[in-house]
Amino acid sequence: MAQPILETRGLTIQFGAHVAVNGVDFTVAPQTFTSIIGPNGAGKTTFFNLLSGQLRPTGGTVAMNGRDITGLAVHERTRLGIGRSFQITNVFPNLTVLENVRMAAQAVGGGSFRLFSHYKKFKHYEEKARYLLAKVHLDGKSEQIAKNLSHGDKRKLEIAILLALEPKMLLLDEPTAGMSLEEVPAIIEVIRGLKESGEHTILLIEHKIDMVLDLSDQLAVLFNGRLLAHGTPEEIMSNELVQTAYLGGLYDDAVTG
Ligand SMILES: Nc1ncnc2c1ncn2[C@@H]1O[C@H](COP(=O)(O)OP(=O)(O)OP(=O)(O)O)[C@@H](O)[C@H]1O
Repeated sequence: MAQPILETRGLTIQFGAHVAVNGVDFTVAPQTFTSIIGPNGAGKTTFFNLLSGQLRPTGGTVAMNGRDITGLAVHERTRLGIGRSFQITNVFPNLTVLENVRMAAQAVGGGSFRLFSHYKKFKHYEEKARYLLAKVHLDGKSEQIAKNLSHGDKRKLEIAILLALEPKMLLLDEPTAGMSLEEVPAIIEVIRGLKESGEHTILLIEHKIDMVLDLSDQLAVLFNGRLLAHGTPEEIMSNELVQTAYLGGLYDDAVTG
């Protein structure tokens, strides 16, 4: 395959006696959609934290486009194009939807906007924000105050804010978490749109297996911190080790262990 956009070698993090991510060798090809699945406590969010720089590994490396980024801070990885969403929404509640995204675009573009001479730039960022809001299907709600949005719409807003950072790689951590069932299809369509735009490499942590099978080119299964399997959805669904892990007693060990 082409040079991976992301590669981990022996990636490990230990908290006291507990090894939350254990010797993970993992590669992601550019412009692909990979879902990371596994039982609660398997290490999925911790793995994302190691990719985005929120956590430093106790062993192993992370490389992006062949460059070792293991020692880089979160903001440096963001600049290289790693954009990460969280399980909790992270927006300015008292600003409008448009203002939230415009400020993020502005932050990336740099500069302050106190001077009238910057009006043109301000307009540019506002247009960019409107474009991004259309991508997440929030264009009809740009003037609403963010705190008044439904949970599902807040998630869309969070994705628009993330897109303003112009990420090459999107790390989406359970984007449907806490959503009502009726809200789920809309967020799936937003994510499908991002995939079909061909502009991003996407990593998704998600428990909803239908959604994962629908969207993913590749699945990676984490189990007790180890990468149990990595392949196409068909390969993973017919993988005996995966079936045993999910269906057998190992699952309980993972939850309680
Ligand atoms: N900062 C930390 N200190 C100690 N233990 C931690 C820390 N972060 C995570 N862990 C432990 O690492 C393990 C993996 O947690 P993690 O949140 O990555 O799992 P997960 O697969 O994302 O689970 P879920 O699907 O429930 O979100 C858990 O046992 C957790 O308690």
